[in-house]
Amino acid sequence: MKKSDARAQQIAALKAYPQPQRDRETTDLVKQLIGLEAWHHARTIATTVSGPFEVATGGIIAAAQAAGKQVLLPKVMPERQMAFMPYNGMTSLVRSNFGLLEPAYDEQTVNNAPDLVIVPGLAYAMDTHVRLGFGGGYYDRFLAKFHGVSISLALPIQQVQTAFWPVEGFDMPLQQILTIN
Ligand SMILES: Nc1nc2c(c(=O)[nH]1)N(C=O)[C@@H](CNc1ccc(C(=O)N[C@@H](CCC(=O)O)C(=O)O)cc1)CN2
Ligand SMILES: Nc1ncnc2c1ncn2[C@@H]1O[C@H](COP(=O)(O)OP(=O)(O)OP(=O)(O)O)[C@@H](O)[C@H]1O
Repeated sequence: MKKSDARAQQIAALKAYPQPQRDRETTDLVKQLIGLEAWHHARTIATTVSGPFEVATGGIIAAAQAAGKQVLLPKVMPERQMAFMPYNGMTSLVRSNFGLLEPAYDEQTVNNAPDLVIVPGLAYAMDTHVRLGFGGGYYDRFLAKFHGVSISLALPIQQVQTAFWPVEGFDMPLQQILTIN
């Protein structure tokens, strides 16, 4: 299956996923995340502001803040780069052309070296740890130069044994994928 078709299929499945089940599973995944050594050791955590059908990141942001960790969020930059900016509350976020909420860019506070990055995605292959994203290649570019810990949270419909989309040389495997037991 073409990558674009795989994306469309996953987006449709995520949109159709029942909300109560999604909420329960998201809570479970966040609980797993905050039990990890990597979470405890991380002082700075990069995540995203989730869109309507993505795994909700609100619980991650709240847990990080409650634990005194700095939350970093991506701002999309030219040439498919991301700048990770400290999160200062929902009111400081701006909607991008793509429809995602983003922090404003400030060169004084960019931090592209978080201790832990929570990587968003549409599907994850359990055998090779590759992911299917939205197609911008933002995280592949970022992870190619990243030295910290990378983790994704996968709902059951995002979890596949083997990639059913073409995997390419630039696709960066994740260190860890959390799933519902
Ligand atoms: N919540 C959330 N934030 C995120 C991501 C994500 O997956 N989820 N990203 C994960 O990467 C980055 C943003 N990803 C993006 C991916 C595609 C396009 C985009 O403009 N797509 C165009 C066409 C692309 C093209 O022409 O090649 C479009 O679909 O209209 C924008 C942002 C950073 N923030
Ligand atoms: N390290 C890289 N250097 C240059 N180009 C890259 C790199 N990684 C990915 N790309 C380019 O980005 C494009 C999109 O990649 P891909 O389809 O894997 O995105 P994705 O992982 O689904 O998206 P995202 O990471 O934004 O969620 C590809 O066409 C590829 O050419």
